[in-house]
Amino acid sequence: MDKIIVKGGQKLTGSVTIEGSKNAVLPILVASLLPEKGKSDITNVPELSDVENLTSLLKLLGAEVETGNGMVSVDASKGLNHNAPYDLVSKMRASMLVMGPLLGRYGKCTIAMPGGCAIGSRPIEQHIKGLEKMGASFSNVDGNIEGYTDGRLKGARINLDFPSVGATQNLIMAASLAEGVTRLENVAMEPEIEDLAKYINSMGGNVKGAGTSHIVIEGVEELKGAPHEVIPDRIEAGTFMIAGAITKSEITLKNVVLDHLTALVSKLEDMGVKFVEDENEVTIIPADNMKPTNVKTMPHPGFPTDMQSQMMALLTTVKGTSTITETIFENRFMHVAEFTGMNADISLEENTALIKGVDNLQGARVKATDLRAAAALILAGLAADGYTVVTELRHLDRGYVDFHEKLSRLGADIERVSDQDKTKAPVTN
Ligand SMILES: CC(=O)N[C@H]1[C@@H](OP(=O)(O)OP(=O)(O)OC[C@H]2O[C@@H](n3ccc(=O)[nH]c3=O)[C@H](O)[C@@H]2O)O[C@H](CO)[C@@H](O)[C@@H]1O
Ligand SMILES: C=C(OP(=O)(O)O)C(=O)O
Repeated sequence: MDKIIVKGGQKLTGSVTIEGSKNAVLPILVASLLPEKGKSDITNVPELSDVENLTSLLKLLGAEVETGNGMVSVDASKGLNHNAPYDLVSKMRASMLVMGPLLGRYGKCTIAMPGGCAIGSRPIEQHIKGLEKMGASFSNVDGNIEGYTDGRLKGARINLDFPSVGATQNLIMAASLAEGVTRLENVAMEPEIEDLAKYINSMGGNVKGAGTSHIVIEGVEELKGAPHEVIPDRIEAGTFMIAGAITKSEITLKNVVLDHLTALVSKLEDMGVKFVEDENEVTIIPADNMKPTNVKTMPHPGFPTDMQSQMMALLTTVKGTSTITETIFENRFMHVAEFTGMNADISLEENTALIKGVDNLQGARVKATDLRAAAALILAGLAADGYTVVTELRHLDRGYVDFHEKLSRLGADIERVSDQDKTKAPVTN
């Protein structure tokens, strides 16, 4: 098992290039199953374990997939089977999104139940209810969800109970091949939804309003594969913004869309951090005495839950009392116990964390409890006294490309070692 060892206290300097977005590329790769003709060359694809797992699923479903140099080419024109098995679905929730394309194209799908994930129970009733409105029926057979529709799905008017990102994506994909017009209300407005709609439209689809709470999709009979460049990863960018702020270092991020990060940027500005924007680059100018703040996670354009743990890492070092309220996932505070082990002062009251900034975090052995917590603990390690050892890196690898190498190139004292590597001396604080 690998671990990352960080020695805190180094200043960072220089620039880092942000990868293509994990949360945009996963639904886009799933949507590449929609066209009956042509292939899609998807570029700016990050090399992540989630992408590898998803391409394995696409291949298993019968698509021809080639990968290399930041590009994934998918050709689903030779036909697909419609069975997504447990071993792949259980690794990644985004596999649930194949329901929409398979039902849209073939009128049937069999998908293993995804199972609960550590950050919350993550049900999918919004996906199912929406697809039912479009004419699909579902049954649960031996732990699999089987979906079926007689003929094409039919356009429908659907109002989500909550602006679920995954449900919005699933329904857009299904509606793209449905008969007639689908009107989706109270949908997610994340930039990743806009990117999906842009790709579907470039394949000949007709999706209007993505990025707002009301999306109208006019179904077409057929889509044709098309090239698409994935948007930059706003969560990776946000994570490096916090790396600059927590180490009080000026660093530049390249390949960033600042408009996708307004909630985080404005919170950091309130705290005293400054940003200098230049085309698709941004330089973070840290503040010596940051102010505490209050954060509440919300659907986009609110503060992203995927930045909650990284923000918590920063707030543990900011003098005064801050709060973070998590409203999206009911169990996304598992990292609190790990931060506490690093001398952070955090108390929990229901879904709110009360954080009192300490003078010094202490390096400790900690374990990544989910993807963003992995990054957040490494960020805390950059600011802590002594060594921090972070384990359970399979979470980190789902969403960050070469995270320790990028930090190391910025000047952090950080390395990734395998337990098997006996040449490395044990770490003592
Ligand atoms: C691959 C991907 O893009 N993942 C992102 C996506 O996940 P994902 O698409 O799973 O997130 P959703 O927006 O669907 O879920 C948000 C909340 O709604 C609940 N819910 C969702 C669907 C449903 O049918 N019923 C229901 O109750 C979930 O349990 C959760 O509490 O959006 C989340 C919220 O911004 C991000 O944290 C994830 O990084
Ligand atoms: C929660 C996340 O992803 P997923 O929905 O793939 O688990 C995330 O990217 O932080």
